[in-house]
Amino acid sequence: MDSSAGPHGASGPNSSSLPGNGGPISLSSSLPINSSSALNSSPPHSGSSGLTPGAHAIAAAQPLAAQPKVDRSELRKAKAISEAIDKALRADKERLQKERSAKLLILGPSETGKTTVLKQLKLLYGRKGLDVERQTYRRVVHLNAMKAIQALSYGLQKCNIPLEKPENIVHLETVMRLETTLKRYSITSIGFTNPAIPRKITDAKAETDMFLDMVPAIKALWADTGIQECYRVGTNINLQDSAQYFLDSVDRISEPDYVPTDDDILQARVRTLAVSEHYFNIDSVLYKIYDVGGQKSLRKYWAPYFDDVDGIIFMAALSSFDQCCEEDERMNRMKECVVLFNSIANHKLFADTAFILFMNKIDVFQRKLDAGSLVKSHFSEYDGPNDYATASAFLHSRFLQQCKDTAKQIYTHFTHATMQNTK
Ligand SMILES: Nc1nc2c(ncn2[C@@H]2O[C@H](COP(=O)(O)OP(=O)(O)OP(=O)(O)O)[C@@H](O)[C@H]2O)c(=O)[nH]1
Ligand SMILES: [Mg+2]
Repeated sequence: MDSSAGPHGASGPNSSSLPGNGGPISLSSSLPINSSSALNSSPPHSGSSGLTPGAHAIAAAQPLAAQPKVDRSELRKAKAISEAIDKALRADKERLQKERSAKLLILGPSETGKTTVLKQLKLLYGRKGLDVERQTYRRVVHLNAMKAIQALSYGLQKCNIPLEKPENIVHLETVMRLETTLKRYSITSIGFTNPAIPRKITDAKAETDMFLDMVPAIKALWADTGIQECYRVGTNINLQDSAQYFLDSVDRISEPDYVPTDDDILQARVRTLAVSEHYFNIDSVLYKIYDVGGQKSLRKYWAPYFDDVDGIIFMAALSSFDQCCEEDERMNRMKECVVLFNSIANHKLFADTAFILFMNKIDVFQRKLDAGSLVKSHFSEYDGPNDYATASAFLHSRFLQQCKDTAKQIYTHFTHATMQNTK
């Protein structure tokens, strides 16, 4: 996972350093978190008399034989003192826990790579959890491959590109006939359920059988130069970024004993439908990390998590400069992302929150520039050359300009979130 960083420093906005090649992202070094004291350092309490733990301590200090007849006012006083001690102990424990933990939110529009960053963290710090989910990803991979070829098939019509081999029309029809079935098999968040959001019914065996039936059609279509042309020029055909990766791997992923690799998991696309909570212990600090669904209709679920946030990772896809929003075809994706960044960066609850901005999908961005997609066609105010360094700096500045507090630190990383880290 490439990254480069630079604070949007106290000297004013836009002072971030520009894209380059940095090391792997270290959350603990990116955030101002104190890690000097221990978690759960208060001793456990026990007892069944109804007295508070503090009262137990006081009672234990009184020699039994010397206790006079019960004086109710003295008892009340002792109880009040014990409660005060307990309150102080609790506050101290909470303070210690807070010092040793950090709450992070990963925010941003849909498909910017929020869940992918989380998967990277799991690969680095919670591999066990990912291994438990590995088999589930088999279905996701199969669905992703089917959806990719389907999007390209529809894209062919949208872009008015003919098939190279007319005999492939039969495969095109097979793929398109499966549209409603595929919709039914959409997978929602892996490993997390929010009772407020119904999960779609899924059937792993049916999905795999359907995929295996489709393999000949997928292979024939993907080899057709008409489909390849559609892949190259179709920017608004709703194609996931992992399309090529999975379509190139059809032989491997259709093996009977196929088990998804780490790369497959990073590339697999599962739309997040709710807010999911994850825990990571990194350098003795407990990170509570929240991954949210980025679709517009799901942003109403974010607000309840806005209290006591230590840091925000805001994800933007650099490659989205020439795409429109899924929910509104008239809206440019990156412009919509900038508007969202404005509302988050200037939110009153985040006045003292550390901010990390990930300008993600640099690989796709580079590929688009190489293929001739012009930044100027979507941002008319841009008059620089259509190269990576200048164009990415320009797009980055669109974000930094949004911060009303010019002293706010915004640490930027230019990332390729599907690239594996070597720790
Ligand atoms: N090529 C490339 N693909 C990426 C990159 N980052 C993420 N992806 C892919 O983009 C797709 C979407 O990524 P997700 O992490 O699911 O996006 P998200 O922001 O969680 O989306 P929602 O859950 O809908 O909010 C996945 O197929 C990822 O593998 C990247 O840097 N480069
Ligand atoms: Mg997600």
